[in-house]
Order: sequence, then structure tokens, then C-alpha cells
Amino acid sequence: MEVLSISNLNHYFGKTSLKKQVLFDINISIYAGEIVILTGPSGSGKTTLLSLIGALRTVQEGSLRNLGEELKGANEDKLVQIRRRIGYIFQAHNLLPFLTARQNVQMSMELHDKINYREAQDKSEAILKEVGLEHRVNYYPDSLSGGQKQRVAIARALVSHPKMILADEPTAALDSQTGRDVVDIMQRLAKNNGCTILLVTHDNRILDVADRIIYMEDGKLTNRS
Ligand SMILES: Nc1ncnc2c1ncn2[C@@H]1O[C@H](COP(=O)(O)OP(=O)(O)OP(=O)(O)O)[C@@H](O)[C@H]1O
Repeated sequence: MEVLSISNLNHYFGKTSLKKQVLFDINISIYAGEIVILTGPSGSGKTTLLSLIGALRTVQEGSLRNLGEELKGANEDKLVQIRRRIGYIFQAHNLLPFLTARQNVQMSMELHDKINYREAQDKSEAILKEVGLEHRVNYYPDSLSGGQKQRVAIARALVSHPKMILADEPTAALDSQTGRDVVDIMQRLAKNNGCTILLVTHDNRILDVADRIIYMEDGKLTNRS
């Protein structure tokens, strides 16, 4: 089943004479449960494409259907609904420093779902255990290592069982073993939940987790696998 379908997508930054095209005629389909890595040189447009897919930026030209909804021309309400069905993991994990690991995970559930406090607490603790942080549930981000923070971010992205995970350089700040552990956890949890992962990375050490690798250069896609 197709979860993402992009056709003839173009994107521009700036206006009038400063207008610069950064994405050129992007066409891509991604299927349920696939792990796809998007890689390519710095400045080639990967983050721009990921943010369009994640409904974080307005689609200007072409068609982008994600999770059954057309994002081109979608109103803010629809964009919000789509964002709720996506888990985001970024290089800077964006944990709130004044909340513990559990509270960071739990808060995302309380924002998303109609769920009572006790249930949210249990689910948050269960997913932190799954990422190997059962001993760090009540720690604040400042007292966690980089890899542990990134695992909290993964737990937070996955706790609501999103159909899609979008990850931008999730291992960039990590040493190679920790980076490896983090993607292995993402892969395992996503496979268990039937979730699709689109991961932007420069990190050659993690390319093997992908079912498919898509290469981007100068705003264009080339399929090398
Ligand atoms: N808000 C913006 N305004 C103007 N130009 C932008 C903006 N964001 C990105 N760009 C330009 O768009 C192009 C693509 O940037 P993008 O961040 O998508 O590339 P990337 O492949 O993700 O790079 P990196 O791997 O370094 O993160 C670059 O030329 C960049 O300078």
C-alpha cells in the first residue's frame, strides 16, 4: 500500500529576482512499512523535501499525498491532523529540559490523544523500557548522554504509534556505536508497529537499515538501488 506519493513537485525559496528553485520535478512513491533513506550532498534539498512531506511547509507546485491526504492546497486544520499522525525525530532532539524523560514522552501523548494520565504514564514507561531506558525514566535531559536523549526522542516519536516517522540526521551528534544502536531501535520498533520510516542522513554507517536508498543531488532525485 502506498503511504506517500509525490508527483511533479517543485519548490522555490525567495521571491521575484531572488527566487531560487531548490526542488526539481520530484516523483516518488513510498509503501507501508518501508524504511527509506534519503541521502546526498549538503544543500541538495533533503531537509526541504522532508519538511514538505511532514506538512511543516506549504506545497507550492505539484502533488504530495501523504497518509491518504493531498497536502497541496490543504488548510491548516488538515495539516494539523496530518502532523498528528507523523512522528518526527530531529538531530537536535528538542527535549524539554524542565521535564523528565517520562514527562517528555508523556506530554506528546497528552497533546495527541484522548488518553488518561495513568494510561499515558504506563505507555510512556513501557516505551522507554523498549528503548533501554528503564533506569532513566525520571532523569532530566541534562543528566542523559547524547544517545540516551536521542532514544527518549525516539520513544516520544513512537509512543503514539504513528504511521510514519520522519527523521532528519538522527545520528549526526552520536558516536558510531550509539548511532548504530539508535537506528536499530528505530528499525525494530517501526517493524513491530508497521510504521514507515523516511530518514535523511549523511551517515554511511547506517545505510544498511534501509529497504531502499534514494539519492538527492542539486534538488533532483536519483534512485540508485
Ligand atoms: N528558508 C530558506 N530560505 C532560502 N533558502 C533556503 C532555505 N532553506 C534552505 N534553503 C536553500 O535550499 C537548498 C536546500 O537546502 P536543504 O536544507 O533542503 O538541503 P539539505 O540537503 O538538507 O542540506 P544539509 O544536508 O546540509 O542539511 C540550499 O541551497 C539552501 O541554501
